[in-house]
Amino acid sequence: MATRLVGLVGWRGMVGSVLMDRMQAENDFALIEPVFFSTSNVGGKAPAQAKNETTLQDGFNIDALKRCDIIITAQGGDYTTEVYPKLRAAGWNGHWIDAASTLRMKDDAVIILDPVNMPVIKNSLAKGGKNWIGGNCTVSCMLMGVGALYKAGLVEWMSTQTYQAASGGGAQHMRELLTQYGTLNAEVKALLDDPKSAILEIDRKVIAKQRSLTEAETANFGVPLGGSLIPWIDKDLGNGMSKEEWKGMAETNKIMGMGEGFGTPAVPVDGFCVRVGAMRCHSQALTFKLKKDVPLADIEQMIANDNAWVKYVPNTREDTLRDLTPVAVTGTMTIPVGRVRKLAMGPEYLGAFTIGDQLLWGAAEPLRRMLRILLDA
Ligand SMILES: NC(=O)C1=CN([C@@H]2O[C@H](COP(=O)(O)OP(=O)(O)OC[C@H]3O[C@@H](n4cnc5c(N)ncnc54)[C@H](OP(=O)(O)O)[C@@H]3O)[C@@H](O)[C@H]2O)C=CC1
Ligand SMILES: N[C@@H](CC(=O)OP(=O)(O)O)C(=O)O
Repeated sequence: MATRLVGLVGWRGMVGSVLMDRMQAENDFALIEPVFFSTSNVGGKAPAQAKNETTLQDGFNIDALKRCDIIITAQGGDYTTEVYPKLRAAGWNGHWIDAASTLRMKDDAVIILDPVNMPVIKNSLAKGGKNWIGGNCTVSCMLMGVGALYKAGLVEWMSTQTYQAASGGGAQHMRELLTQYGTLNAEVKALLDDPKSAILEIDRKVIAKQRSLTEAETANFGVPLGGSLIPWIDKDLGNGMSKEEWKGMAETNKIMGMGEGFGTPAVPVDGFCVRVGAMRCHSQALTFKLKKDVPLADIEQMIANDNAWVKYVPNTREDTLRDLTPVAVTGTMTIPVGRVRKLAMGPEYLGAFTIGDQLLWGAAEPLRRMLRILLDA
């Protein structure tokens, strides 16, 4: 088969850069003829991975996009909204792989997370599916960790309490968080340097500074995040739920091929999504009501053996501190699952804690793996 022309849009953004790194590391470029697109530097020089197509093409030029067999975009939802319908209307019949949420819940789109839902992907491929959309980062990281329990049909319901990193908002949010940390540190540096200074004096100065941060210093998050947290992520749906919380149930069920559209009852998933001052790892505490009492040792085996990236962390203080923190996980493909134990509510109630790098499994990795699936098909 001729080498496939693969258009890359959004390759220099934060998600796109992680995607490029992973594609490079896995030698994906050897298998494709990449065409790099830009929305700001048309005609500029394509990155080093370019082969024959060394000039940046216009990301809004439908004719240029139409040449591609496959398009991978991490350019964002506004771009998808503007370009995707025009491209299909122009008769393009290629594969669209997208990090943005825009098309996720469309009937003709599959949410891609192949270590978890390969059967759903294969089924759609066999029926001529062309739209492959990366899942919400929180949901994807969660299912990479505990998908085994869903695959086994054991989950009656699940509640999530998330601890989501600044990177989920984008690069500017990460910068804002670090700037706030720096501002707070500078405010009390002299007192910190003096071991005899009063901690309550330090605390008073920190809260006064947090409360007086300027609009510019909180432009992205809206309120201080450094030394605080924000229990609301994404839009207000007007029914007491944030959109990030809504995605938990909607996307988990769609990824697993359950619920409306699949002819099976949906598994209820609900909880609270909270932004914390971590950089790029989303963490979450999970409470499961299982359909039956399964011995803990069996649950451990199921989770540990589910895929090559999940890492079962024994429920000890030492193991938890070493392996189950955002600092330990950042930049790795590992999805640790720990703190697994039966809860006081009864033998069907299970607790677990899991973490994932939201730019890797949460965004970039499922996209490049879908490319490989298409190239192998
Ligand atoms: N951030 C996240 O955690 C997640 C994001 N996503 C999706 O991915 C999309 C992209 O997110 P993200 O990568 O964070 O967005 P970025 O803002 O980092 O990048 C998006 C685009 O902005 C343009 N851009 C403008 N200035 C710069 C600059 N200084 N450096 C790099 N790029 C620049 C680039 O387009 P050009 O080269 O054409 O100028 C780039 O492709 C999101 O909108 C979302 O839909 C999905 C999952 C998680
Ligand atoms: N909403 C996520 C990031 C994200 O991009 O989500 P989605 O892909 O569902 O829009 C967060 O803020 O942590």
